[in-house]
Amino acid sequence: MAALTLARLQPKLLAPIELEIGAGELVFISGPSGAGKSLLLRAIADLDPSQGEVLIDAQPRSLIPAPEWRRRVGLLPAETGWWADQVGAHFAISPAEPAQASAMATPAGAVDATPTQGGFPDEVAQVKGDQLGITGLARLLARLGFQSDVLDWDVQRLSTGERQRLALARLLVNGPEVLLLDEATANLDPSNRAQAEQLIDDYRRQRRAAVLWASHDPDQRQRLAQAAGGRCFVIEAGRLQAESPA
Ligand SMILES: Nc1ncnc2c1ncn2[C@@H]1O[C@H](COP(=O)(O)OP(=O)(O)OP(=O)(O)O)[C@@H](O)[C@H]1O
Repeated sequence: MAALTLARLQPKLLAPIELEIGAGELVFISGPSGAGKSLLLRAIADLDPSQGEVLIDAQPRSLIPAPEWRRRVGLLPAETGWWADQVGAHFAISPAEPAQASAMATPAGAVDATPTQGGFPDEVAQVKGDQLGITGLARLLARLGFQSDVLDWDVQRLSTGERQRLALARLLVNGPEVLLLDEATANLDPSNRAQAEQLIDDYRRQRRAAVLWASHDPDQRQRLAQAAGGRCFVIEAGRLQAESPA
């Protein structure tokens, strides 16, 4: 579980921001295209320089090594990055398990896509450091509508929505304490969007992760914030302010 605090954080082009997101809290940000939503998320993730401080559970970012910070504070970018030819190469696999993706393929229907009681922790409980047991990964992929043979696929063939769902899986298997989501479901059809929303919600509640989510979709913001008791902010003229109810 982790809370996220922005203490006069000043990303490029934005006024300093004071914001506290509690452990397990969902906060949306919106704003017109070019308002600075991605800049804010990137500044929190320490991918762009910024002024001010960010704290995770009261620990200042400035005292945490950058790789550790980026593991604990996970960013799902709007445009996902892929650095290897095959999907499976982007997932860290436990050396105790077969390294080849094909060994992870399960017969059609063999993956239990039904969350167990308590759901998500079973999947992340398989994570050892940065490494993941096969069962957990297969179940996570199944919850996003994939069979395990997706790990054998060439990245080149992935549709935009497949990239988005696989990038979400890649983010969650690392077990970040805070989620920064940049248009996490923008390219998904309603059914896949609902699956992704449910997975994110399970993760937030069960891991007590602070979630900061940039979304252009007013219905999504209102629906999910209301269900989770979350808050909505908007960036306008370089300032973050509470979003007025529609
Ligand atoms: N490295 C940079 N240097 C200068 N300006 C930048 C840089 N990166 C982004 N910008 C500009 O900052 C502004 C905010 O960009 P940002 O990507 O945060 O917008 P956004 O709110 O996420 O928009 P969208 O909803 O279209 O994704 C844009 O005008 C963009 O062109």
